[in-house]
Amino acid sequence: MSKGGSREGPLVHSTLATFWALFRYSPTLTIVTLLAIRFLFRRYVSPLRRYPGPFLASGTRLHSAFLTWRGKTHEDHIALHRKYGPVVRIQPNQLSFASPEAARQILSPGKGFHKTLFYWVFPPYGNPDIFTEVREEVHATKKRFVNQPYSLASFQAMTPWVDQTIQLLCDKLDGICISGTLSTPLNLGDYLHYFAFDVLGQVAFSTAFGFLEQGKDVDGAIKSIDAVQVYDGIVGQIPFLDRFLRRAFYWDYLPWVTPLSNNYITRTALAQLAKRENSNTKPGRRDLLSMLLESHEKDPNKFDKNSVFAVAHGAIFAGSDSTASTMQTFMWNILNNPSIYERLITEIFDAHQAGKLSEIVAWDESQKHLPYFQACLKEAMRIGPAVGLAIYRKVPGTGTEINGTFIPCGTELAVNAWVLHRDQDIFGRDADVYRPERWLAAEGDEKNESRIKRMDRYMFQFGGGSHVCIGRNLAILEINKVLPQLLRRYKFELVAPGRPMHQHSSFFVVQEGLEVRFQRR
Ligand code: HEM
Repeated sequence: MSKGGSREGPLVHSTLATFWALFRYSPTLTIVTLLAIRFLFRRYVSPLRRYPGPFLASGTRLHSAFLTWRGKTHEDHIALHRKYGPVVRIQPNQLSFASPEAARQILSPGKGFHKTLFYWVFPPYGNPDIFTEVREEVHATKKRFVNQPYSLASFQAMTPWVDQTIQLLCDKLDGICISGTLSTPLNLGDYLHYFAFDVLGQVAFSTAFGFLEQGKDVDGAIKSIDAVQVYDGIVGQIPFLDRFLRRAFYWDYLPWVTPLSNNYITRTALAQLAKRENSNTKPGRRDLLSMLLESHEKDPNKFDKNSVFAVAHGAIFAGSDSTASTMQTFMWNILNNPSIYERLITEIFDAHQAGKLSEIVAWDESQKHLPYFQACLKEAMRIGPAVGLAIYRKVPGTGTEINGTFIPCGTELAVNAWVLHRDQDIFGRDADVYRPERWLAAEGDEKNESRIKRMDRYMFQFGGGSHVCIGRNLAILEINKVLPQLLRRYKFELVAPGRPMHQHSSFFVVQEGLEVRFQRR
């Protein structure tokens, strides 16, 4: 033992003795003192101490848990960056970046920035899906098996089931509006939500969940998924707590808890899997589940049955609120801007009258013949991306340099698309405004074309790198079909123009209040 060591012995001993005496005198005071010391240590001794941010955030993760609980992180993170600058310390060991260039670096594949334990909190436990898997090598293996089922070609092959769901949505809306007059107020947001869920039911399990058919949130499934998401978002800020909460053996026995396995979506998915396992006949069509089962058969050890279920089931969770939120943002913004709405409707009708749109709009027709629609959609995904919380990665190895400064190994990095998409250098000085025209360039206008290419490079609505949204092909396909279809078929009016939707983000931005009156054109 060194000389220093021999002096430390009595010092440690007397410090412990002091704490023991204090503890015996007042346990509460001792715990408060220890927490205060821990707070001050994190705030002032950490290498991140030079970064600005809220006082509480620098010493405790309860601050970001509180912000997530409030459900306004999409606004709070913008406000934090406007107050403190491009890099903000939002947790003792976490920095948020506002620069789109920094975000590209953090998300780019092969640089070793892996997902943090935030994702570990999201179910299912024991067998994470593509989204929740935090072990990068395992994620890469699983992804090899799911790439083909998730390809654009696979989803295109499922177009008839998307069309069938669009038809069902239109039938429902037709039934609500009386011909020639505007309907009574309808929560269109709910119907877009039901649509997104039913498409996923068809695509993943060849079964509509019945939300549209029944015109309601069957068995409170959507509500309960949103509640699970609130838990994930908040506890994800302090992941170890999950061990004492949802992962604890007593959790499912608590009177106010409905086990996730009892959710209507999960029950339906399990029933479909059981049906496939118990019958020798394959379903008449190839859905996500059957393609994943084919992947499993190729290498049952590397991609087992539990993974098949986790991935197919995970698609519903990852793809429903996200797609619904994007469609709601689009509708709210175009309906709130009469000149944009007019221009969009004119474009759709011109294309329709020129015979360029099928009876149910095809996604490539929409891409080719509706450039203003594409601009409106892109702008909706820019101004109101569906993920309202940050996405998180960890600094690898010996540390890294971002934005010209060194960040130590193990630091968590956060990027929020709501912040990134308001960068005025990339998106223009009016980046806070919904203006689809920023995405348009006249033919041969090279200057504007390269400006648009640059904006495209810095869009993060689907994340980026090796974890870029794997379901984006499906989302883009269905949105490109259903929205022009609705706009061509109905005339919409907001019940309360200018009234913002209520937005709550614990991961996805869940929105309420897209109330419209509408009639058949
Ligand atoms: C407009 C709709 C959608 C948006 C805006 C969206 C957004 C995102 C974002 C931002 C990520 C990255 C999250 C992160 O890195 O932390 C992500 C990942 C993911 N999304 Fe989507 N998503 C959408 C639709 C879908 C759909 C329809 C599906 C499934 C069919 C899906 C499945 C997934 C999966 C599995 C991941 C994890 C990918 C990985 O980590 O490798 N998403 N999504």
